[in-house]
Amino acid sequence: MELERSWQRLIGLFADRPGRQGIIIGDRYVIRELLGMGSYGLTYLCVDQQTGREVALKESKPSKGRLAARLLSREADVLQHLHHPAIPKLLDTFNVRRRNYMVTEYVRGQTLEQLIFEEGQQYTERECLELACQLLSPVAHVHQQGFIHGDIRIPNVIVREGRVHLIDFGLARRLGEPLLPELKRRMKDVPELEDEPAIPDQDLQDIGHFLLFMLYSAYEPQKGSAPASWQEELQLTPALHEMLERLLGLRPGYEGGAGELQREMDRLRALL
Ligand SMILES: Nc1ncnc2c1ncn2[C@@H]1O[C@H](COP(=O)(O)OP(=O)(O)OP(=O)(O)O)[C@@H](O)[C@H]1O
Repeated sequence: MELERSWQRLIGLFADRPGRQGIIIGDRYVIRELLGMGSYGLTYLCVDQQTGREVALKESKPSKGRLAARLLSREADVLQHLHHPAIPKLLDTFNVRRRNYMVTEYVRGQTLEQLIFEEGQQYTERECLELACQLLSPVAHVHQQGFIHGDIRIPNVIVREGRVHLIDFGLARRLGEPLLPELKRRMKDVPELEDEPAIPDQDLQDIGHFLLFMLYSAYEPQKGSAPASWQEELQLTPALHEMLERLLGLRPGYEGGAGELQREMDRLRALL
């Protein structure tokens, strides 16, 4: 049994080996570099030979077969409904030898994860609110179109010239839709809430966690101090503290959804 599993892993590694620079996919997209390899897909930076433009090309992972192909076409289906300057446009979909491909605009920038953990960026309360407020514009659009993003986290937000862009719609679903078993498997930890039919509040709660991550970028622990709660460690302006508690479900939330939250953030930014 163990031998069979190791053998399957080896075959998987071979099947999923990334395409090399210069290889042409779908008779049109020339690989420049591999951007990342997730559980179900490989993402490349490519140049579109027809337009000369840089694009992001996502390929379903061959070792994950039909499931990966299905998840990628779900993601493309969602993107097809979205038209917002802070969300990469869907440009093309095709399949070659049982692999699905999805092509979107490429956003040349850095994810907030890279900015914080690789560049050592630190964000003030005001800057955190500014970025979160920007992020609420594409999030509100996703909700208006009848979906939730379902995975708002710092690696899925790219900053280019001070403007944020929301990527990775692999866990997006229609409002009211329960989490598909295959999506559940894609998630490492499924909080209980995620078992519920999709509601906008799930994205707002993620924005609460997103804000906490951003605020912690500037946190310097005192020497020898024991770890404490964020409420104790971060020493936030009271109105921001309250906003976070509302987002994280520790107080009544924002019934008016992303729009109400955006107005509240704007008001708060003016005070800081
Ligand atoms: N449109 C884009 N523009 C620029 N970079 C992108 C774009 N889409 C994806 N990337 C980058 O490609 C990498 C993988 O992308 P993505 O998160 O969509 O793939 P994934 O397979 O869902 O990954 P994971 O399982 O880690 O979430 C990430 O580093 C991301 O920053």
